[in-house]
Amino acid sequence: MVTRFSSISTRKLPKAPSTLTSDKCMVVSSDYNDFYKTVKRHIIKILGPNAQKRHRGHRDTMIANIVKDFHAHVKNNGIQPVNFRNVFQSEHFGLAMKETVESDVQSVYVEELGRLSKNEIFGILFKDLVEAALDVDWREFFPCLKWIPNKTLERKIERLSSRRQAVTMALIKEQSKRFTFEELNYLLREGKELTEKQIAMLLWEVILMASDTTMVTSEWAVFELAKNPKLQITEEMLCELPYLVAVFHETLRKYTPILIPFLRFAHEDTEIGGYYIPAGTEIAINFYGFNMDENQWEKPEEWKPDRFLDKKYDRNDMHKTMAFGGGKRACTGYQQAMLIACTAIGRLVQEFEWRLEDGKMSILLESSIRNFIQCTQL
Ligand code: HEM
Repeated sequence: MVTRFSSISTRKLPKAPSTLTSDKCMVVSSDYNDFYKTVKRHIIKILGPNAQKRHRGHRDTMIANIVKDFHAHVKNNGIQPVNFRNVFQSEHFGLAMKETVESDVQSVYVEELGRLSKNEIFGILFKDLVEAALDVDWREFFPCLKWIPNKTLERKIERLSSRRQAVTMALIKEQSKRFTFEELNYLLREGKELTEKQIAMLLWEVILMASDTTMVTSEWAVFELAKNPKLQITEEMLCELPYLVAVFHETLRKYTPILIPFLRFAHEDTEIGGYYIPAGTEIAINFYGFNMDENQWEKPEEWKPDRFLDKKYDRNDMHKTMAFGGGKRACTGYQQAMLIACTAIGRLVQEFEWRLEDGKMSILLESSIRNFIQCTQL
C-alpha cells in the first residue's frame, strides 16, 4: 500500500491530479514494476498460505485470549456493555508483532527515544500514524494550489515517520540478534536488493495492516449481530461456513475498515465509464460510495448477509465489494483477515449472546458502537 508515509513508493505524482470516483477504476493500473514484484514476493512469504499455516498456533492463542477476556468481563461486570476494542486491540497488535519480529515484544530500546513500552510502540507504529493520515490537508481541496507548502503538516509527518522508522529498525535489530525467525531472517538474507529502510518499511506495513482492519470488521459484525439477534448464528449454522463468510463480506461491504481511498495512476490516456482520463492522472477509488450505491446493491443501507447466499449471486460476487482492492496490488493479508474474523465471530456467537443496550438501536459514529454492546454467556 502506498501511504503518505511510504518511502518505498515509486509513484510519480502528476502536476495537477484530478480525482474521480468510479467502480471501474481498477482497470487503471497501480504501479507494478520490478521493484513492486520483488516486494510483493517478500510480503507473500510473510503473509501467504505457508506463513498462515506456520502462524496457526498464534491465531489460536489470540482467539482463546479474546474469548477468555469476554468470559472474565461477563463474570466481573454482568451485562455491563463491553468495550470490544480494549479486548481486541492488544491481541491483534501482538499477533502482528509475532508475524513480523517473532514475539509479542513488551518493550524495546530505541537510541533516539529511550526504552519504550508495548503501548508506546503501538502508539508510534500505529495510532499516531493513522491519526495523521486522517489529518485534513487543505491543499487536497484545491489541487491547483498544491505547490504551496503546508509546513506544519509536513513537519508533523516527517517527525512521525522518522519515529516510526527508528522504532521498526530497533525492533529488527533487537529481534534478529535473538532468534532464528524464519520470516525476518528470510528478509534479511534474501531481501538483499532492498535497503534496510525498505525492509523496515515492509515489516511496518504488515504491522499496520494487521493491527486494525480485522478487528474493526469483527467489531462491526458483532454489532450487527447484536442489533439483529435473529440473524445470530446458531450452533447448527456454525458448520455452514458460507453463512459465516457471508457475514464477513456483508460487514466489509457496509463498513470498510479502509477509510482512505486507494489511488490508481493512469499511465496512458484512457477512457473509463464514459470519462476521458489523460495519462498522468491520479484516481481515487471510493469503495464506500460504490458499496452504498443503489444501482449496485439492493437496499444497500441494510446489513443482510443473505444477499451473498441468495441464488442470484454467485460466489465471486463477494469480491464485488472490492474490500481487499483488486489486481496485482490487492491485499496480501486477505486470507489472514478472513481466517481470524470468521473464527472470532464464530467463537463469539457460539459462546455468548450479543445484545445492544435498550434503546440504542441506531448509531452513526463508529466510536460509539463499543460502548453499548452487551454480552451474556450461553
Ligand atoms: C478486513 C481486513 C482487511 C481489509 C479490508 C484490507 C484491505 C486492503 C486494501 C483495500 C488494500 C489495497 C489494495 C489495492 O490497492 O488494490 C490492502 C493492501 C494490503 N493489505 Fe490488507 N486488508 C485487510 C487486512 C489485512 C491484514 C490482516 C494484513 C496483514 C496481516 C494486510 C496486509 C496488506 C498488505 C501488505 C497490503 C499491500 C499489498 C500491496 O501493495 O501489494 N491486510 N488491504
